[in-house]
Amino acid sequence: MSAPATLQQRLAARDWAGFGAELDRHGCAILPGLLTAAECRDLAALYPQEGHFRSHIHMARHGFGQGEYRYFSYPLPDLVAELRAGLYLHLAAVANGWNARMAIGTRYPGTLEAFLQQCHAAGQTRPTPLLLQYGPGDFNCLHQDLYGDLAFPLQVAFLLSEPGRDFTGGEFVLTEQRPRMQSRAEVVPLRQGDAVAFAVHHRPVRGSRGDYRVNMRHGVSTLRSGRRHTLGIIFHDAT
Ligand SMILES: O=C(O)CCC(=O)C(=O)O
Ligand SMILES: [Fe+2]
Repeated sequence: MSAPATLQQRLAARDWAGFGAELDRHGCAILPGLLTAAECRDLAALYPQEGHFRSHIHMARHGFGQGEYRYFSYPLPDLVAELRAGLYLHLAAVANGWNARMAIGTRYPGTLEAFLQQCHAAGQTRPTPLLLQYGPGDFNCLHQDLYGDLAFPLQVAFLLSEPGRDFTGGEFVLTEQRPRMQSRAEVVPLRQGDAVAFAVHHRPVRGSRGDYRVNMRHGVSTLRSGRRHTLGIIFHDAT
């Protein structure tokens, strides 16, 4: 058997133009099977190892939902750091295209390292990648992961558990609030190892009179049974 592809090879093999077009059309796009089942298991197994994390949030205490999550501390585990830097390379062009269409002046540098230097200079120094854990009855309220003035407009979530086998319910949900119109919901069907990229806050939508801006939120519907883990990759650091 040939050696499994490295993460760099797996990322390089993707159709990034098609992915960018999907993000432009829908505000979200799936990267199927980016992580192996073993990588998903290994990442989820980090959850109880407190040494990897800077903080532990119980969502119910903050009115965020029910369930818990932990923000990684620096240095990030190798796989998390590689995913964050590797995905950024491909998402920066989409982010810059969105800002141009929304008449927002900010442009993002070509590498995560350069973007994080900007965050750190602005006082946003705390790492934001996180692991989430849900049990029966848990859910994640619709929200936006903004942690300061600097915000990269896209983020990525990886489903680490297998629907149907490890848990039921617990669907990833996006809503889109359109100006002077009612909101639209989208359920994103994910399998273990899939990633979904989506808008953190705003995205441009093409209308008959040019682009307009919609307000996006994401969350997770109630888990009916089992246990669900997710890896969240947010590119901006937090104050
Ligand atoms: O558990 C999920 O699928 C949602 C995770 C989330 O809110 C995030 O990655 O920012
Ligand atoms: Fe989130």
